[in-house]
Amino acid sequence: MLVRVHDLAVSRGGRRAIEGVGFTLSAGEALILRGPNGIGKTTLLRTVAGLQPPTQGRIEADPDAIAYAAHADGLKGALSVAENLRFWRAVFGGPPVEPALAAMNLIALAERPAAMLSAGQKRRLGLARLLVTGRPVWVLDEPTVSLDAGSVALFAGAVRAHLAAQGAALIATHIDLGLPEARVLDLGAHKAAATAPARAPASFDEVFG
Ligand SMILES: Nc1ncnc2c1ncn2[C@@H]1O[C@H](COP(=O)(O)OP(=O)(O)OP(=O)(O)O)[C@@H](O)[C@H]1O
Repeated sequence: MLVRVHDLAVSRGGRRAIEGVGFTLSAGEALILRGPNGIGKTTLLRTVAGLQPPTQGRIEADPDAIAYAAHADGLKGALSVAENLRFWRAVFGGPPVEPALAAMNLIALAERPAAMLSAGQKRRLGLARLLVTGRPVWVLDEPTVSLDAGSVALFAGAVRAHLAAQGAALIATHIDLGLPEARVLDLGAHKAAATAPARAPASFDEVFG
């Protein structure tokens, strides 16, 4: 078992968003999180990735097993595509960058500074980063935003290869990724009952951060 989540509740801006969430993720498995805007998918993923504490419940996972890819791609604009991947590979100690470049169709763009990439190309580089982390659990927040249909298919192929190599993936998405083997967890059923804020409203910075 790579991830076990038990009776989890998460909060954002001092308000409980979702509660009573439980699931497991084993090697070779993908779980897709669905639910309307604002239900708490991002908050749940951040909590599983260890970026914020749970409000209630338990997460059993090795933090060093998780690679988290969020909305912001976190690219270094002055570095080329290949240099970005080499940088992350050096940080994580994962596999070589060439297969990652190939998997996300980035070979022709390898020497281009990341700052000059289109939105979809940046997203492909952000996803190629997952491959050079060498980490088994991918936690992905809307990974296909800005991707064209061909790139969505590339991404689905990369996820499938990752699962075949005993990896796992937890993915929040609104679109059909073309991964029929993935289980689906609808968070709509876990919306927290409305409660008063647990503390003063979030600061301006937090709301827009
Ligand atoms: N920085 C913040 N400060 C205060 N409240 C926040 C903050 N970020 C998100 N929220 C609120 O927390 C709730 C859960 O947000 P979250 O981003 O987890 O939802 P989501 O399901 O990922 O939505 P989407 O599908 O739009 O990406 C929302 O009601 C949102 O308005």
